[in-house]
Order: sequence, then C-alpha cells, then structure tokens
Amino acid sequence: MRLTTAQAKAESLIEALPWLTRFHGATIVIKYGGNAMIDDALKEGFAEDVVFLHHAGLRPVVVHGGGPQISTALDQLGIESTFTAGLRVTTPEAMQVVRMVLTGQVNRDIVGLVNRHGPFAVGMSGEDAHLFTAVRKHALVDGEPVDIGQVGEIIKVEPGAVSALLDNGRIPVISSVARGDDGEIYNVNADTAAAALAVALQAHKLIVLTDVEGLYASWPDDTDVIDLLTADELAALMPKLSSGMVPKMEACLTAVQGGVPQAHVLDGRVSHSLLLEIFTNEGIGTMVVPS
Ligand SMILES: Nc1ncnc2c1ncn2[C@@H]1O[C@H](COP(=O)(O)OP(=O)(O)O)[C@@H](O)[C@H]1O
Ligand SMILES: CC(=O)N[C@@H](CCC(=O)OP(=O)(O)O)C(=O)O
Repeated sequence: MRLTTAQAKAESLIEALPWLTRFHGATIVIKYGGNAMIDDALKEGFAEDVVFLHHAGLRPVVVHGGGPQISTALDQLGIESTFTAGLRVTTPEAMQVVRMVLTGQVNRDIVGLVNRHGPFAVGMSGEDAHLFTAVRKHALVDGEPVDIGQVGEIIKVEPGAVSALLDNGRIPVISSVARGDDGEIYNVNADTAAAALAVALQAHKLIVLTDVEGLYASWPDDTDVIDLLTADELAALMPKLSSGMVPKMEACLTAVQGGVPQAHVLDGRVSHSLLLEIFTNEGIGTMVVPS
C-alpha cells in the first residue's frame, strides 16, 4: 500500500517514539565545531535541533569550538598561527584573540540563534564558575614534549553551574576556554572540553559534529564510514589516526571510558543530523560504545 505524504510524516513521528521514551530526561553533550558552522541555514537548523531536543524532554548542552573563525581573526590582525599535533600554538597575544572569538563572537552567535525560539540558551565560558580548570599542556612530537604556549589540559571540571542551568530549563552554551589556578587562561581543544564535560555530567551521550560523515576506515584512501566501534577497537585504531580526527576520537574514547554509554561523530553539514541520529532507527555517523 502506498503511503500518502501525511501518513509518511506520521510514520516518521512514530519511529521517534521509542527514542523519545528512552532519552526522556537524558543529558546530551553536543560538540559543535567551526567546520560544521559553514552557512547560515545549517546554523539555524542546528539551533532548531537543539530547541527540539529541549522540547522533547532531553537536556542538551552545547560545547563549541570555532577554529576557522579564530584563524580568520588572527589572519586579519596579522598574527601568525600554526598547529602542532593538531593543537594551535597559542602565544599570549593569540590567546586574547581566541578568547574574544570563542566567548565574544561564536558563543554569542549560537546563543542568539537558539534564543530566537525562546529564552533557553545561556552562554558561558569554560572559565565561568570554575567550570574548566586547566594546566599548561605540551604537545608530543616524536615522543618529545614541545611547548605550544597557552594550550590547556583540563584537570578539573566543576559542572555545578551547568547542572543548575539544566535544572532551570535552560540550554547551556559553553566556549572551550579554561582558567588555571596559576591565574592564566588557556585555549582548550573543543572536542576535549566536550568530553570532559560529558564525563563530569555523566551524560547519556556525547555527540561531536564535524565536516565528514564519520570516522573513515582508512582516510583519505577509503571513505567507508565505520558505523560502530567498541572502546577497545577504537583504542587499537588511535595510533593510525591523523589530524583533526585524533582529538575527536580521543574525546569519544575518554567519554565512553569515563562512563558515558554512547559517543558519536556525525556530519554537521547534513541538515538536522542531530535529530536523525537521536530519533531514527538507523542513526548516522560513527558510534563508540563500551567494550
Ligand atoms: N579517519 C578519518 N576519518 C574522517 N576524517 C578524517 C580522518 N582522518 C583525518 N580526517 C580529517 O579530519 C577532519 C575533521 O577534523 P577538523 O577539521 O578538526 O574538524 P572540526 O573543525 O569539526 O573540529 C576531516 O575533515 C578530515 O579531513
Ligand atoms: C588548542 C586548540 O587547538 N584550540 C582550538 C579551540 C577551538 C576549537 O577546538 O575549534 P574547532 O572545534 O572548530 O576545531 C583552536 O584554537 O582552534
């Protein structure tokens, strides 16, 4: 029997029923990366998805990056910027720009888009209420530690302010800047920050949005997406991964090993990818589960 358009829509809604039941009240940490913020329609779609999750009874938390936006700002200011082992070498001068772009620009943009739908989003820096405390991190190059400036490694998460916002029916939107007990501020990779928060909140899911379909089996030669991996399988694969996928898959591993039952890498260029992952039977992207 052919379904009418209206019946097909009803079928889609009903397909979501078991997932709505399962995830009611669940905390979902979503990492929104700079490369998934490519155009206004996608950004608006992302904001709609987050508000949809909120109305569906989930507790979404957004942790965002903004790497391309930071690079553009540094370029415009004539400040040179390089990456070592996937992390931005961050001089004190660059750190001011990182903080300005992440907390002052990208954070405001996301909060503004979500709040078109109601008084939901509250923007925070990872510096606020001691959310992220970091120490200076060194990159490892050929096994040797290399100084990369004010890049932080999170050593403590105090999620109380985030939990209070969630309990108050808000959607926290958090930039990946951290404070140090030494009085410094630190630039933290946003995938890493999202994983640390997912563990501290004991979230039900970590979802990392990026600009590829998921983890490719053997990038760039083989672009078959690996749809499911256990933590042990991922740990064995880690040494073979390169560039931007390293912090993303490390984040998934940290989250799952830290008690988060599911971590996903999804294509943020696909409109409404968050809803497709959470509310459809197939899901999309790569999912990491405990071994
Ligand atoms: N095995 C892999 N599977 C998928 N992408 C990979 C893989 N290895 C490296 N990459 C690269 O990692 C990039 C994603 O990382 P990145 O550019 O840092 O994203 P974001 O800004 O979303 O954090 C992809 O666009 C791709 O070029
Ligand atoms: C230390 C480090 O590299 N920090 C990142 C923080 C932003 C980020 O992670 O943004 P995406 O998620 O868009 O890549 C940076 O300066 O680019």
